[in-house]
Amino acid sequence: MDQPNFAAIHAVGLTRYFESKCVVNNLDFRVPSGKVTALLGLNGAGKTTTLRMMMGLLAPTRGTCQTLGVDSQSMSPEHLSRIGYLVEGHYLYPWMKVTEVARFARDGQTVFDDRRFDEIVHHFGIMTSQRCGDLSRGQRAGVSLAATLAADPELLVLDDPALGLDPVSRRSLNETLVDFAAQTTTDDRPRTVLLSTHLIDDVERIADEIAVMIAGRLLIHASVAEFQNRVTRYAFDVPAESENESLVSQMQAAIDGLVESRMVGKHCTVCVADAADDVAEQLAKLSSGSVETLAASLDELVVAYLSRDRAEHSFLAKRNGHKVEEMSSSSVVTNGEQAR
Ligand SMILES: Nc1ncnc2c1ncn2[C@@H]1O[C@H](COP(=O)(O)OP(=O)(O)OP(=O)(O)O)[C@@H](O)[C@H]1O
Repeated sequence: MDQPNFAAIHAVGLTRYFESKCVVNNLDFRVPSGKVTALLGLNGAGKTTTLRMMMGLLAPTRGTCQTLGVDSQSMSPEHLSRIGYLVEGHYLYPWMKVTEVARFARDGQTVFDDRRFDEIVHHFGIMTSQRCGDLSRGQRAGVSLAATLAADPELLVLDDPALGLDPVSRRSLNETLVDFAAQTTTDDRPRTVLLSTHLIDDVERIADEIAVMIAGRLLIHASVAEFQNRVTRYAFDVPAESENESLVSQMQAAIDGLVESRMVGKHCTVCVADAADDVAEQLAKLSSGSVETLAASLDELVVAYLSRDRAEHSFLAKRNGHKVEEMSSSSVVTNGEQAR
């Protein structure tokens, strides 16, 4: 049995260049066993490249990654059979019937649960007699997911699985993932899910933890609840006579942990991480008015980070009392996990 704090994936200094461009930059990342972790980031942030290195499909330029305790670059077929990896796009042979997909997927797997395959396929409203070429994008996602989950993976890695799916297919996908992650494997190991996505609303429903990549670096890794608890939004009206730009500069100088400030006309909202007790007071002084503390959704908070105007602020590094010169994941992912 695994230790409770085992990291299902443990990347250390993972770095990848394409020619002279650094796409993944010195990533330290522990994906905790038994949890659902969502990897977020704008287009081109380096999520797919990271996942491909974790799956042993791409060699890192520097750094290492242990995937289920083995170097990702030297995983045996037996080890790989403990891992399910679903790539973007859900490619299936159009001429295959859904039953043939199951037969094809079963080949070479030590375990293949036909009942699970059928249940998931039905959950997506698909008949097994249908040809893949006749399926919608959401249904193709369902078949791909069914074939992957039927092999009973201990670690499931999904690259943007909800890309282009309608709300009903997305709900089926989310329900299937939550249900799958809640069960242990047939040999009683906890299941781990790592998925990259742009759909932050879904993340709130299915993920225990979020990790945010910006320009190849890991900026945040925290539980969803902790992230929400530690970032606060404030709103206030700016006096007509004050200059927006000068107010923003003053806030940047005065407010420690400022993630983002947005002015729409004379209305300002700001996001602050690990806000000091007197932030509302400071903002009130700067704006010479009253300041409201807002309840913010995960979506609003993550988007604030993704579009933030102070790139040097790193979320959890501050908690540990470190002065952060540039974003670094090394002090971010703690949570007490130990690599096996
Ligand atoms: N094989 C490659 N050769 C050259 N550049 C590449 C290659 N693969 C990816 N890149 C570049 O690396 C950067 C990161 O790409 P990646 O696909 O990892 O980002 P992503 O975060 O998954 O993006 P998205 O959310 O759009 O899927 C992009 O600028 C991309 O063009």
